[in-house]
Amino acid sequence: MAYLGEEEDSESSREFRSRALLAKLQEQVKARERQSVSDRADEDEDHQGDKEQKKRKREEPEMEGVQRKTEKGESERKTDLTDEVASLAKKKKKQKTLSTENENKESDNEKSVEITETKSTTFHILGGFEEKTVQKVKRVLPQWLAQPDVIQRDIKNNLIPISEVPGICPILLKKLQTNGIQNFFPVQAEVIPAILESVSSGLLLGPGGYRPRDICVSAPTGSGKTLAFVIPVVQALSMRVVRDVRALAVLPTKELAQQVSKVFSTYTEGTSLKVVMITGQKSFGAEQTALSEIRGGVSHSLGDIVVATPGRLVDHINKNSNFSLQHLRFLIIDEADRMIDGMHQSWLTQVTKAVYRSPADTQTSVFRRILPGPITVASLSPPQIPLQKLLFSATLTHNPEKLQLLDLHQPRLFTSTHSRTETSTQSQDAFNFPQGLAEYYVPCTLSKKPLIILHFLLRLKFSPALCFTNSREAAHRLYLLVKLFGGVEVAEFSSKLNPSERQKTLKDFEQGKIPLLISTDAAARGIDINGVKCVINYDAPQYIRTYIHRVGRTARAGKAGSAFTFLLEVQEKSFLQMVRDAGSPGIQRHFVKPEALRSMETRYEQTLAELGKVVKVKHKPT
Ligand SMILES: Nc1ncnc2c1ncn2[C@@H]1O[C@H](COP(=O)(O)OP(=O)(O)OP(=O)(O)O)[C@@H](O)[C@H]1O
Repeated sequence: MAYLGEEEDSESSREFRSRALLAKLQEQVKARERQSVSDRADEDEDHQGDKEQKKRKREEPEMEGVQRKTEKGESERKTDLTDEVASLAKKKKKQKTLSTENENKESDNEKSVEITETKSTTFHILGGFEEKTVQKVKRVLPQWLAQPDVIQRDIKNNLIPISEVPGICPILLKKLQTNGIQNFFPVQAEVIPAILESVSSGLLLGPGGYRPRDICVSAPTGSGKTLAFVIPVVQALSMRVVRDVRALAVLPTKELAQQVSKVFSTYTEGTSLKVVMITGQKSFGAEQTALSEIRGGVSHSLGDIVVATPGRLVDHINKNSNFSLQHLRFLIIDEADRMIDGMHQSWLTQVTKAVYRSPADTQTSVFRRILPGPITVASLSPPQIPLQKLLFSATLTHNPEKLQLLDLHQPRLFTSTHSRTETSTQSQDAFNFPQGLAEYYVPCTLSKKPLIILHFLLRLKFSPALCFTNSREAAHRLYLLVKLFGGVEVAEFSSKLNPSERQKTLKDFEQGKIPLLISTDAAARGIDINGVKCVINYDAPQYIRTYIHRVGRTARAGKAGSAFTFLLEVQEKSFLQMVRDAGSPGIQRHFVKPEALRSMETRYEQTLAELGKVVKVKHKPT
């Protein structure tokens, strides 16, 4: 923008511009004075004086200015900085005049300027310092974000028999049935054919010889996104001849990687495809051994599909010379919004480098890969294995600047949040909530929170319940308190536990051995625990995405579930606003009467005293 150049101007040129601006504005003021004199003369001559005409006349000095300016020669205009500055001032003023919201206010301002001007003969008030209401900038999304493929949110009423979704091979259909899947959920029915279509010309070529489009999927928690990529990727890779890493799924945590790895293993079972997980759960050496072996002095991949966490993935790219991504065809980024936020780890740059790293012997090979640029005849010849990115999230950002970080190629978006985001004037993204979710907020005080949890579990039998706190310490304190109170089996889940303890805890909770699991946000995202009836936000989450993922641990796969958020009085307004802005269908008030808690109060007081002793013993210096 030319205007930005001003910052780089020299001191003298700036001074010159200021003087020119001052001169021009003075000239305008004089013109206005002349105009008001002629207006009065006009009024004497012509007594019609209807509102429209007066308004036009008020605008006339500006119009005249424009006319005068157009009469000037082109060369004169180029050199005349005064005009340039004045035209900027005029543009600003014109915007001001056009603003309907401020029309009255502005005319008042103009009047007051005129009054001051007539009173003062020694100086002019130039104006332009008053506060203006600027019209909100409307967000204009790129077409792929503004016009996505829409996915139905209602799972139950939009089930599609698996045999009706085109392109799925009989072996996979059989496996799906064996795993109890007769129907596809809407996201699967839409996304599976789209990914399969991109490999319709084989793994080496995109459709029509072009690079396939990247795919982004934004669908509610528990809507079945995992199978939406597992099925087409497994089917596409089953055509491969030589084993190499052709699919890489990146997830933010070990637990999620394990979960996805398990689904891949289920659907590759009985085929020659192998899944390898690299998350740091095993030693680096053990992962190296699982990834590749040396035969005849040459390294051979032992995995077709690698499921990884970003940190460990980067370690292997940098330190394991036998780990190659040069044949990578699919890069799956699950929990994509979280992975974008974690981009400071630069894992994607490292992956891209590893994919397009060309050792000397591949220079003449058909498998040579160069970082794709604009599509030209030359760039299409010789063809190279395309890398296709598949992004999944329940809270995928619609912020083009953030998505830009992923360097997507002609992306195609599948989403169930279409109507709201397109028309939304809010800066915040709106998301869709699972159909079967009932949201409640519970007004409470700090001291009553533990009692309400006990009331929910012991009296109302809200279990299995997953309860979230905002810190490890809070989770631990609440865990101790509930345990000491007695009457309900409870466990805690946080990064304090080692991976195998975490796994066991989740298993016990899923099997119903523990009706109440108190967790940090370690279990908020992606974790698929069957049968969670109720989510309790003991501490209200700070961010909407955290809320959506937490409450999404219930009401999964089209089932019903409830989410309760404990709110202190000071939190109510802003929290409810945040949830509404995010597109919640409605959060209801659930008030717990003080009488309902009274019978537990004596025992609760005793428990608090016991807890004090336990905590003291724990913190006693040894
Ligand atoms: N077609 C289907 N029929 C029956 N159950 C299904 C089907 N597809 C997925 N599921 C089950 O639905 C549950 C949720 O699926 P999944 O974990 O893939 O959801 P998600 O969309 O990835 O959720 P999140 O955003 O929370 O990670 C899983 O238990 C899965 O086994």
